[in-house]
Amino acid sequence: MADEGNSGKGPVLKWALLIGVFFALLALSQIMLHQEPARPKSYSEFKQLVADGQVESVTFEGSKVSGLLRNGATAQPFTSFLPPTGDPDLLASLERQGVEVRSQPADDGSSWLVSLLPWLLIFGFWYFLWFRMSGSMMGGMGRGGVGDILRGKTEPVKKAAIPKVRLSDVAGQENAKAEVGELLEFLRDAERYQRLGAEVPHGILLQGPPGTGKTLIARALAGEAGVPFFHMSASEFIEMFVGVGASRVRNLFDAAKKAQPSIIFIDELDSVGRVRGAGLGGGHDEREQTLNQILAEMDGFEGHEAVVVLAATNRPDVLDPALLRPGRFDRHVTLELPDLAGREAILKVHCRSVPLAGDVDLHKVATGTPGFSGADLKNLVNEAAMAAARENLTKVEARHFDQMRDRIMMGAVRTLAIHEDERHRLAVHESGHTAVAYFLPEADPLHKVTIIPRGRSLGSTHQLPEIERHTLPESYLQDRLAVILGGRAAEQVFLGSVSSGADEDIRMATQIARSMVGRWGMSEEVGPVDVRESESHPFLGREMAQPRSFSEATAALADKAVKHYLVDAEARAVEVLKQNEAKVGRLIAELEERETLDRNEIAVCLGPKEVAAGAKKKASKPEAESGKESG
Ligand SMILES: Nc1ncnc2c1ncn2[C@@H]1O[C@H](COP(=O)(O)OP(=O)(O)OP(=O)(O)O)[C@@H](O)[C@H]1O
Ligand SMILES: [Zn+2]
Repeated sequence: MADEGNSGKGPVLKWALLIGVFFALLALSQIMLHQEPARPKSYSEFKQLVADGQVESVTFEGSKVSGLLRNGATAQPFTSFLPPTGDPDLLASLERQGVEVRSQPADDGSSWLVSLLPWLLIFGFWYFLWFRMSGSMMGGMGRGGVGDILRGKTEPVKKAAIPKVRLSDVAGQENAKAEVGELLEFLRDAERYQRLGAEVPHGILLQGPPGTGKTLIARALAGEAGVPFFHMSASEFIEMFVGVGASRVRNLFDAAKKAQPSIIFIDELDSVGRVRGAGLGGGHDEREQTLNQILAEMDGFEGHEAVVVLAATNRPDVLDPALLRPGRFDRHVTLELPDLAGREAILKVHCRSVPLAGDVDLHKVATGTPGFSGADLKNLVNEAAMAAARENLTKVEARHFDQMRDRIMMGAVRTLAIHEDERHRLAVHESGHTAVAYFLPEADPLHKVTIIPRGRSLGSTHQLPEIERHTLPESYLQDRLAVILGGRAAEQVFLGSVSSGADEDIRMATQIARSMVGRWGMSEEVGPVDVRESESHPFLGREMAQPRSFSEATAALADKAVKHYLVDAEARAVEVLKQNEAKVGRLIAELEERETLDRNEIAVCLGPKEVAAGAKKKASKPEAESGKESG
């Protein structure tokens, strides 16, 4: 429905409609302009008419008098003006004659606007018409103007150009590249396939977290194959009027079929592709229509069109199953957050045109950016280049990468008035994390420690994992817990009390301990039993509610085991700190004074690493990446 624009009723009807609307507007303006050809009367004439009982009603507006005359059956409008002195007798005589009297505030000039309104309407209409025509002259490909929107024909075709990106610009993501690359031959020489009657998959779903290069890989496929790339973000479909989304989809597919071989890319498929009927309240009609249209278009392929539809989503779990059926988006390609090697490769791609100083080691930058997506890394390179440019340098240096990494990870430096006592506690807390990390053998190496507030945290201790870990041994996790709880432990040892500053530390430590017990079967009490309470979503990191499948007794046992890990870790942290009290005291003083200490400065304060006696625990298991412990 609501889609005359595209149907074949022909231009005659459309023009008739437009001309009709124009005349209606013209007539309206006539009425508004000439509705009251009021005759001005002199004041004495007016008074006479009142005296003769010919006036039916009057309205006073400043010195202006207007009203209606009795004139047989029809009332006739008139206007007049009061004399500058006014007329004290007028009201009395009006009342005598039973004339209806109204009064209004003096004319404020708005009547001038009112009389202009019809002309504005006419002008607006012509403007609208003109825009619409220039839109259609460009074959509906250009920016279409208001008319196109109303007709549901807003340019669907944002970029039908052949992209310049190549698959070699996509770093890492080898699996995805290989899968998508299978279509290259087909797009390059569709006829060969068509001659043999081969049916090539039309729909590929790219799924993965934001910024992992879904759009990039789709563009690169088009660029590599040398075919036009039709890009559309699904969320755009539904922001307009009812029916527009569906017709945009149709136009997009039509244009792509005309230009075949070609690629259609639908970004954010989940915004229209959610399970139908699952919307809350109104407003999902448009979405469903759009979704239905996509399904219809996918079904409409006869198998031989050289059009490949790629869609991207980071919520594959919410998609309507109809979208995933054979013949639609039945091939799924998953893009992951890049690992260490992937990050280094991505950094290299984006540093191709950035002059780097000799001290920049991209491998090291990659090591320090666990969890960064391709988009984050691109952003990092750009920010570092901007920082160097601000300093008027010709090359980007390692410290720029460092600075910007911190900013991206932790947020911008915050100016925050911190009281001296609080600052001291902060230095103690961070020194605690740092010292425990320094002395415990399996903790990740330190990068730096700071008490400069950033983002949400007041201070932070940064560690850089030396290796990319895919499985986490129990002993490593135990050291990690001790490091995380080391801040609180230091407050206890050096200040004799704890504070709310360990809030995030406790949350993080508890989460790790829960996983150790509930997912990885590391505790002896519970054993190799799955007792996780909830499952975190693979992409969203969101906890999904799940029915519990174990007994209260097991739950209690698990709670006890979790607590055991935490208490044990804190005790070890306290022990390490007490053993090295003097050294840690030096670190605290130094940190308080200098605010930020790097790895070497930390080593100077803490002296040689002798393995602490408190570094004893049990033995081993699975996965994650570690970054920093924040204060
Ligand atoms: N593997 C990669 N190699 C090189 N650059 C990458 C890679 N992944 C992401 N990028 C960079 O990040 C930018 C953003 O990525 P892109 O828009 O393709 O991500 P996306 O997965 O589509 O994200 P979203 O889900 O947010 O739409 C790209 O333009 C590219 O410059
Ligand atoms: Zn902390």
